[in-house]
Amino acid sequence: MDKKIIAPSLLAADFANLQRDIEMVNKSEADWFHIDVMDGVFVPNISFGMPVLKAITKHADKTIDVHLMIVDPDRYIKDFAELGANNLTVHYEACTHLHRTLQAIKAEGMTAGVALNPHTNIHLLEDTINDIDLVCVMSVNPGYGGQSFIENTYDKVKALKELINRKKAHTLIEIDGGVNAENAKDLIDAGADVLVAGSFVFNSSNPTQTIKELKEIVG
Ligand SMILES: O=C(CO)[C@H](O)[C@H](O)COP(=O)(O)O
Repeated sequence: MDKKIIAPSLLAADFANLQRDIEMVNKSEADWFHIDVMDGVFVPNISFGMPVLKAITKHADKTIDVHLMIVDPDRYIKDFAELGANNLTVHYEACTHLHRTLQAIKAEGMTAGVALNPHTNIHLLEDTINDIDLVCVMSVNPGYGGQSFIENTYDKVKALKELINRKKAHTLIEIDGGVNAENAKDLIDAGADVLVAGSFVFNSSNPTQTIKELKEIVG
């Protein structure tokens, strides 16, 4: 895949001015919206539930990439399809029957992603990689924005890329956590296709310009 994707994470948006921030992303060079759903069980934080997600998807007019950091995600697959999610990512660590979950996501017309916590080895996807549209490599421990990037991510991305190529899969590699202008190019060079950026975008003085800067860096 040639086109590299920048996906601002709304977790870092200003919720007092959410519609303004969504419109900013709509008009920017960003490719996707990244939406983190946290349940306070799988991760030690709660983000937003269905009413807020409904308000977000009403205004967001780019590809909607939903990252579920929740236990038992199968319960909500249909709800996210109805909300307009284009990609639905579940955590490897939260799925007892990962293959079944992936099929259920696709049956609802979405692409299916699998996120890996920093401690989870990419080789656990050997038997499912051809069924996965996107692997989200967590480069922080999930739960909070604004954390420091884990350097081991580069080796992990390279190993995952090798697995994807060896299996002749068409899986995108997404990086989530601590992405900024300093590591973006190295991540793309390691094999990443999609960069999620929260704090780096929304905490900057000019988020539109920051998105543009990331796009220019990744090419
Ligand atoms: O999934 C996440 C944390 O669990 C977020 O997407 C992450 O918050 C990205 O934000 P930042 O760029 O601030 O690290």
